[in-house]
Amino acid sequence: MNRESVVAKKKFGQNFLKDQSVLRQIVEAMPKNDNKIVEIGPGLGDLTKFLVDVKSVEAFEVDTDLCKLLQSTFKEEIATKRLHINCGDVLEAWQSELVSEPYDLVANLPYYIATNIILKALADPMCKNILVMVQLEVAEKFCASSGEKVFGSLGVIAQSVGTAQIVVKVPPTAFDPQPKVDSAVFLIQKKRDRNDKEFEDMLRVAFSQPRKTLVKNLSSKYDKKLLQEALEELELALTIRPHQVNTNDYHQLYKLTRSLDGRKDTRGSTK
Ligand SMILES: C[S@@+](CC[C@H](N)C(=O)[O-])C[C@H]1O[C@@H](n2cnc3c(N)ncnc32)[C@H](O)[C@@H]1O
Repeated sequence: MNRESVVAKKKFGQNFLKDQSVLRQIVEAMPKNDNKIVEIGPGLGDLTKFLVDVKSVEAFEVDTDLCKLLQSTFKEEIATKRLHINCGDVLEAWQSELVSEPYDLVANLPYYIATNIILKALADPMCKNILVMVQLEVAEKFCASSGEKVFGSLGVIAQSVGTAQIVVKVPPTAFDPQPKVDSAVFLIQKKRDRNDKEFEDMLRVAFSQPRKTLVKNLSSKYDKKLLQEALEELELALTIRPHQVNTNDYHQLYKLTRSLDGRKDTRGSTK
């Protein structure tokens, strides 16, 4: 098989990035450090070509046809250990750490599992930075600030582990075949790992009905009166909507709700 005869497989989210200027912008946005690069879904190897020029790359590709093609395209880089290709589903290979040394994830991700991959990378202690192309809507959620309509649990999680910013927005014409949606490359620079499941459970409830008030949403999990006391302590209006609360206040609220939980139990036992 040669690259001209490859037919993109929809089931693997194959939209190959053809625009050379976007490929260059991805490489230019890479944080300068000694970390290894992990690329998920190298596809035809267009981004890989740029990456192996800069650093050594560990790649994960699910499509066995593309794996064979990559193995013949990158014979030399594989022989000199500049590139290692793992053939198979990255999600199956991913235990708590995807590789055993510090790495930056750089990829044009398959959109059908992009959010899942990013959340796993945020929790992976070996992953230090994430520079990925995803659907624009998803990038905007991770990079949103409080007050913006799209600010939700993904934005709070990203801000809790580090900083997130859009690098470049990319139109469908940059790909072959063209996706139906706009895309964007964005960068998360991690300062710590995502590791607080209970905090994220609270966020899920807080944003369960984004147009309702925060109190209304959280009262399905916490005593409403105690919740109101917590909001007053944080000087947050009782009418505040979930997207209007900032990340720091979500962490404060989480601490308070945990202590409130104790008080709720105490109140309950005296009834
Ligand atoms: C959007 S394409 C990007 C291809 C290439 N990096 C580019 O920029 O042109 C996504 C790639 O991810 C691969 N892929 C999809 N699901 C995967 C999975 N579960 N594990 C590893 N690779 C996967 C696809 O086969 C495809 O090569």
